[in-house]
Amino acid sequence: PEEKQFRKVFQQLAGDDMEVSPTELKDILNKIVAKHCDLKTDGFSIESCRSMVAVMDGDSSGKLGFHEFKILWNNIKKWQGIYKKYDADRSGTISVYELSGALKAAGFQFDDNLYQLIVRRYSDESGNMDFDNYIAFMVRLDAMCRAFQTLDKDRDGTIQINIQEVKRLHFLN
Ligand SMILES: O=C(O)[C@@H](S)Cc1ccc(I)cc1
Ligand SMILES: [Ca+2]
Ligand SMILES: [Ca+2]
Ligand SMILES: [Ca+2]
Repeated sequence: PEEKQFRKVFQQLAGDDMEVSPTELKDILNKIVAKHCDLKTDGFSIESCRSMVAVMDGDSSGKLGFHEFKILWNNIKKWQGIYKKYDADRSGTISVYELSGALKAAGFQFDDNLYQLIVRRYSDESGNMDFDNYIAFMVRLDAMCRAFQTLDKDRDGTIQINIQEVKRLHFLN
């Protein structure tokens, strides 16, 4: 039932090529986020949607097929729940003080000086991260962690990586 419903939504969204392009992703995300007054955003940009498609595009089709989209969608639903839960002051954004709790809840640990870098890269001058920036960050963070796990075959927490793989990771973002 749930899957059937979801497939119908996907079909509407994907159009006749049955794949979701960055533009189609941008349109659906902005349409839905507009209905959530507790998720502040200046809008998902085409650039961040291109980046999200690139990291989720397992078969390099340049767009998101049903399964690629489903994984992204479920992740966004999970991460929006965390965003709302940790937006303690209901500002609609995640402040420096709310960020560590939200990231821990999403399964990511950072030492303090790294939080400074994250805030500088994804938050505004008052240190507040809006929803689209948060999602763009979580998608990339999750992709990097998955890439690391794939490369860390013996799961000893270290990886051997050559320049080709570095390029792939870099350009995949
Ligand atoms: O599915 C929904 O509309 C809610 S429950 C979760 C959600 C909220 C915001 C976005 I953008 C995407 C999904
Ligand atoms: Ca694809
Ligand atoms: Ca807040
Ligand atoms: Ca933004």
